[in-house]
This record gives sequence, C-alpha cells and structure tokens, in this order.
Amino acid sequence: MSPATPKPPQQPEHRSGFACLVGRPNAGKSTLTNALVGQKVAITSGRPQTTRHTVRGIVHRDDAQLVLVDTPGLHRPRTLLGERLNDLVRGTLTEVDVIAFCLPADQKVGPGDKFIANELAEVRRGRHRTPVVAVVTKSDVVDRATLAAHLVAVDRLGEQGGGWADIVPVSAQDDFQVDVLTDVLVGLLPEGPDLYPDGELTDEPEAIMVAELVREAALEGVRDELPHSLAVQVEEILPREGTGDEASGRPPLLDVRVNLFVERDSQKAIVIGRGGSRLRHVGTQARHGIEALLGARVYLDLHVKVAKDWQRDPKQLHRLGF
Ligand SMILES: Nc1nc2c(ncn2[C@@H]2O[C@H](COP(=O)(O)OP(=O)(O)OP(=O)(O)O)[C@@H](O)[C@H]2O)c(=O)[nH]1
Repeated sequence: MSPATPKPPQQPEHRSGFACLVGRPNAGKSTLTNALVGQKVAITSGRPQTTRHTVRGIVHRDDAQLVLVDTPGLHRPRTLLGERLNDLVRGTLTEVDVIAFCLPADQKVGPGDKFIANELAEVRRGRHRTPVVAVVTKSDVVDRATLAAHLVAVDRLGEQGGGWADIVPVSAQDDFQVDVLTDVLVGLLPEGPDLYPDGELTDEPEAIMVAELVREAALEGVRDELPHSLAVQVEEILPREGTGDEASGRPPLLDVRVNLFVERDSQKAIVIGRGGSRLRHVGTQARHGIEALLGARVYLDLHVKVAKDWQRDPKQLHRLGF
C-alpha cells in the first residue's frame, strides 16, 4: 500500500464584511470600537449619547477585513432627533453582516436592554437573519461571580430571538478577550476580498471627526442637560495662504471655523464661561486633537450660536446634517 500523499495545507478563506455595535447609551461601544481597531477613531465620553454619527473603524488582518460601524445608542425616542437616530440605527442593522450587542457587566439587564433585544429579535427573524453576538463589556469592573450571573441573564435575554450566535465577555480597558471577540465576529462574516485599502482606519469625512473632537471638548465637565442640546458644524477647513513650505514638506496652517449650536441663551453662557474662559479651554483642548488628526498646525475659530429648539425642527436638523 502506497503512503497517502500529504494534502497541501488549505488556505483559510478570506472573509470581509460589516459589523455594528449596538447597546444602550454608555455601554462601552465607542471604547470597544477603538480597542478592536487599535487606534482612537470613535469619540468616547463619560456622558451618554454622544456618538451621533456612524463612525467606521476597520480591522485589517491577513485572513479578514472587518469594518466596524459604531452606531448611536439605540434608545426609546423622545424627540424628533431621537427618532432619526433610531431610524439610522435600524437602517444600519439590516445592512451589516453581524451585530455585536454590548451589555455592560456592571449594570443589570434592564428594560433598555430588553427593548434593544426585541429590536434585534426582529432583525434576526427578518430576511437577512443577521447573527447577533452578545458582548459583555467592562468585565474588569465586576468579580467572577457577578460576571457569571450576568452571563446567565444575558443568555436568557437572547432566548426570545432564538439565541445569540455567541456570548463574549470583554474589557476594552484591560484588552481582555478583545482578540477573541474579533475572531468570533470575523468567523461570522461571509467570504470575500478586502473592502477598503490597507491602512485606512475610517472613512468618515475629516469634517465630521473635527466636529466630534470639538463636541467632545465642549461637553467635558459640563454636568447639565447639554449633551442633548449641543450640535457642532464645521463651516470650513482652509489652508492659510503663504504658510506652508513645499521644499521642507511643512504643511500650511489650517483655518478651521466651527459653529456650536445650543438651544437656549443659558446654555450659550455655559459653553462660553465667565469672560470666555471655558470656550478658550475648549478651543485649546479640541485644537490639540484636530492637529493630531490633520497633521498640521490649526487656527481654530469657535462660534457659539443659539438655534432654538433645533432638536424638534426638521429644517434645522437637515442643516446640521441629521
Ligand atoms: N472599566 C471600564 N470602563 C469602560 C470600558 N469600556 C468603556 N468604559 C467606560 O464607559 C464609559 C462609556 O464608554 P463609551 O465607549 O463612550 O460608551 P458608548 O456605548 O459608546 O456610549 P454612547 O456614545 O453614549 O452610546 C466611558 O467612561 C468609558 O471610559 C471597559 O472595558 N472597562
């Protein structure tokens, strides 16, 4: 009997597709996106509901490309803006290949999670049968017994929709099991070639990222209702004439003009601060981030404007890009 010819090693199939992170506000979606991608692309903040735009990060591997869509927090709509956000989330859910449902380990499974689980059950029953992975985030903040109990509760939450494709506890902060989650998500993608060129981390227009940096700085340390009442619009990003030097490769200074919209005069006063001190601080904070993002020196010109009840006005929402 002749020995069996050894088979050539099988090349693993290349996979590619879109994943979307959902979860109640503050569940850790942005932080997890950053941990998965390995670089800061989405904007995190201690305050809930700050992620308004769909920011994508891209995980490049030899065997796969995973495009992450970081959605705004799915929540019960209270205003027109809330409804638009939810429409955006629902639209995203049916377009992706896999959904990661983030449930923070330090919070009991509550009505907000059940609301989202119901939505996801619909998506799983739908035409696309999109698989949903339950991700228990912030697992570093609880002990093992609490984590175990939480995993059981999360498992039970998935029963109505026919069960989760997987359950993965992670800590974005301690880089615990983030690679395991990547493997699980990649395993649920269809076979396919790269969707984006290597090295590209986000396809967000620069202006949106600039707006998010300003928004993040403007919300920092403000303890009132501001997060729901602040919109940021980048009016222009222009190279200033005669400031660059082609020979040495020095980029020109960029003039960045940004409008911050609030709903009331009292909120305008909060953003500006006594004698303009707070706004100056916001400007400095944001400028550092923008310079790092754009790789050039920046002159940041901030204007605070009152756009009354903009959250409820379709015309204003449109103008602000919603
Ligand atoms: N201890 C710990 N804290 C975390 C972890 N991930 C996120 N956080 C914190 O949780 C808070 C919310 O995190 P985000 O990533 O902004 O949450 P989000 O779900 O994107 O929030 P929204 O934009 O409001 O939807 C921040 O203060 C994070 O620092 C983690 O793995 N461990």
